[in-house]
This record gives sequence, structure tokens and C-alpha cells, in this order.
Amino acid sequence: MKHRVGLIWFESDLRVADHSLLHLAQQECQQLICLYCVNPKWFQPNRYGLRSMGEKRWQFLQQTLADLDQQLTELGQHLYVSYEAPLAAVAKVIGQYGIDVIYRSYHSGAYERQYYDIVRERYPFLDYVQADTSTLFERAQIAEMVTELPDSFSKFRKHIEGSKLRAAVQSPLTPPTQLPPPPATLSRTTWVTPSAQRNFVGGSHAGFQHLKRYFAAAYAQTYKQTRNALDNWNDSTKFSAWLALGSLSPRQVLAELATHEADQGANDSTYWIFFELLWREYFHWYAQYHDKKLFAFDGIQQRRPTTSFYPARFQKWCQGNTPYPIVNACMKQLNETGYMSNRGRQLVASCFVHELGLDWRYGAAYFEQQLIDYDVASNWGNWQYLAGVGADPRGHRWFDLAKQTAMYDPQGEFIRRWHGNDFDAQLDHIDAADWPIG
Ligand SMILES: Cc1cc2nc3c(=O)[nH]c(=O)nc-3n(C[C@H](O)[C@H](O)[C@H](O)COP(=O)(O)OP(=O)(O)OC[C@H]3O[C@@H](n4cnc5c(N)ncnc54)[C@H](O)[C@@H]3O)c2cc1C
Repeated sequence: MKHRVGLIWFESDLRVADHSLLHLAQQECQQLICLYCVNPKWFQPNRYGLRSMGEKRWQFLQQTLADLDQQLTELGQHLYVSYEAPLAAVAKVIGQYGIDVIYRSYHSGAYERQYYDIVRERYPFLDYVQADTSTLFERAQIAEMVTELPDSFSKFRKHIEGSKLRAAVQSPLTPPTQLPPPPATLSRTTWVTPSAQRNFVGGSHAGFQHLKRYFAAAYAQTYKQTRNALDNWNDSTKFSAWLALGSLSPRQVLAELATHEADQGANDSTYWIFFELLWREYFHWYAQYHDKKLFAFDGIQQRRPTTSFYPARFQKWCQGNTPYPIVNACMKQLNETGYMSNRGRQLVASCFVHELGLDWRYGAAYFEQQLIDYDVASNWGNWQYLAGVGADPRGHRWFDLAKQTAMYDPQGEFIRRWHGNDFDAQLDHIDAADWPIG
């Protein structure tokens, strides 16, 4: 064996199937520690005064971790969860167990990458192995676009399609049959798994069941026509939460899509699922390419928006208490379920920036807290796009909320279901004593 004790540092790759690093660790290590760090920072107020890990997200993550532990147990391993800051947790494990190699998936988040870089600097004598486990492509397959990322999604997609790269996406790997054992002195994490939301249950087990069920039915055949609906479970795939935590890989989704196409036929709609996965793919490479600019007010455009921050407006938007019923309904849906449709996200983000004149980063931070499918690349990339500081060649997207309501909720059903019509008469409250100013 090449290594005595290996460390696999899990992050957004919480599965055992289609995970090349687990296969490597199986071949190379006598013992292995499977570590996940729950960063205490996630639960403290961030620069936007929000927590990055809201309650629904935390529930889904806990279910996912418990499921991963179960999968690892079947392979002779278990998941060791640390509640210390990642650098401290990794340092402790390295020191206590004499780690000589660290396996870690590439991450799209700049801060997650920074943790890893610091570890590498502090422990230059260890071996390090990285792999692309959360994208369709590995960096070597699209090397020219990784080093010179196209400035729009269309150019990226055309390159992938023009070079017929869909066929180059590798088939998902099966899980290893066995993993090297953990050191005998490594304590086992005990689990108290929170009960599940009705539809979204964290972990590969539930994710894979959902994937199979979705493609066994005919929903994908009409996906393109139904995907913009605001509230129905089967109108879009609902794969995002499992993809975000890596309990499903995009290659697993693509493989099931191909099987579906072989069984039930390929059409515009089935193609469109691949198209949407390419959006996800683009944002993942975009986040790695633009690094911390993903979080900058002026984005990648070096053009500062004319928006600002108004605490009362922000609070009303978060609560679904604006003069826009469709926005209120979407926000209440998000707060209650941890999910919002893609169309809903576009509408509430457009309202945030254009109608309410708010600094887009606060909206992105609120999504980060609330969404169970929060994904650093897709979230901040889409917000930049809508705020006009990202990869949108048109500059910005301003949705006409009245028109959109007529199109997507013509009978007002969605708004009624989520009480979008319950809002205060006034958006900005000005006390007479404060007026006129000066
Ligand atoms: C402001 C804003 C914030 C967003 N934040 C996130 C986020 O944090 N996490 C996240 O996964 N998606 C995010 N999205 C993208 C998209 O809204 C969700 O992926 C989608 O609604 C999830 O539902 P679904 O799985 O049913 O999607 P489907 O319509 O079934 O799409 C299939 C898959 O394609 C990918 N996808 C679809 N649309 C997009 C898109 N615009 N950008 C990137 N990937 C896409 C997702 O992985 C999705 O699961 C955001 C979009 C907007 C406008």
C-alpha cells in the first residue's frame, strides 16, 4: 500500500457512488478517515446579518450526512463529523492519526478552496489528490474553457454541443466494494436525524429513488412545457437539492436521462434537461474562474449597480410582505419549504433589484440561508446574472411582474395557496415626525 492513513475530506460530494476518490483511497490506503466538517461559522451572523445555514438547509444536510454514514458503514467505514472550524478539525486529525494523504473533491466555492490551500501550505509534506466529482466534465476534458471561460452561457453551450462533448461525459462509477477501515481509536459520530420534509429527504438513497421514479414516468417528455410552473412537484425535476450536496452526481442524472431517452424517446423536452444541467455546469466553472468576484457588488462586470440597502424593504421581501402578491407567494413558499421554482427565483430576484432597489448580495445571502438546494456557484452566479453584473450579454433582466402573474398564475391559485395577497398597504413607512428631512 502506498499510504498508511488517508483522509477523505467530504464537502459537496456526499455519496459513495460515482466518487473516483473513494476508489483511489481503496487502492492506496491501509486505513482511512472519512471526515465532514460542520463549520460553526455557518450558524453565526455573516456580513449580511444572516446565517448561511438556515433551519431547512440544516435539516436536509443532517439527513444527508446520516445517509452517507449508513452507506459508508456498508463498506466497513463510518463518517466522522467534526463541529470545529475546518482548519482546526483537519489539523487535529492530521496530528492525531498521522495522515499521509488527503483526498478532496474540487470545490466551486472560493472560501472552501481557500481552506484547502491553507492546509496544503501548512502541511507541504503530505500527498494531496483532487478530482472533479460535482460536474459533468473533468477539467482536462474542457481544458481550454477552464483556462479561458467563455463570457456567456451560450458560447459555453455551443462549444460543448459543437464538439459533441455530451458523448464524452463519463458513465457514473459504481461504489467501491469495500473501503479501508478507520483507525480503531476514531470515535463514531452519533446521529439524531431530523424528520423529513414531505418530498425532500436528504441523502443518496432518497435522491436516487426520486431520480428513478422521475425518469420511469413520462414527466421528462413534457419538461420543456412544464418546467416554469410555480408549484407542482413533477413539473420540473427537483434534482437540485441532491445535486447541491452531491448525494446525486450530474453524471448519474445524465445516465438516467439517457436511459429514459432510449426507453421513451428523446425530444426537445428531454434535451432541455441536459440544457439546464449545462447551466449548472457553466456556473460551476464560472465560480472557479472568477473566484471571489462571485460575491462582489460589481460582479464580473466592474459596473456598480445603482441599488442600495434599505433594511425595512429587505425585511419585507424576506417575509413576503411586498406590494407584489406573486413575489410574496414565492417567498412564503421558500420560507415554508426551503424550495422555490426557477421562475419564482427569477421573479423575486428581479423584484429585489429593480422594484425594491436593493443590493443583490443581500438577496443572494437570504437564498443561501433558506434554500435546501443552496449551491454557491448556481446561487451567486444566477443572482449576478439577474442583477446585471454577471454573464448576461443583455445587461440585466427586468421581469414585468403583472405580465408574469398573468402568464404563470392566471387564476391566482398559487398566490391564494401561499397567501400572497396578505401584505401591508405601504412598502416604506415614514413617520410624519421625520419628514421633511433636513
Ligand atoms: C436567483 C436564483 C438563484 C438560484 N439559486 C440556486 C441554488 O442555490 N442552487 C441551485 O441548484 N440552483 C439555483 N438556481 C437555479 C434553479 O432555479 C434551480 O436549480 C432549479 O429551480 C431547481 O429546481 P429543479 O431541480 O426542479 O430544476 P430543473 O428545472 O428540473 O433543472 C434540472 C437541473 O438543472 C440545474 N439548473 C436548472 N436551472 C438552472 C440555473 N438557472 N442555474 C443553474 N443550474 C440550473 C439544476 O441542477 C436542476 O436540478 C437559482 C436560480 C435563480 C434565478
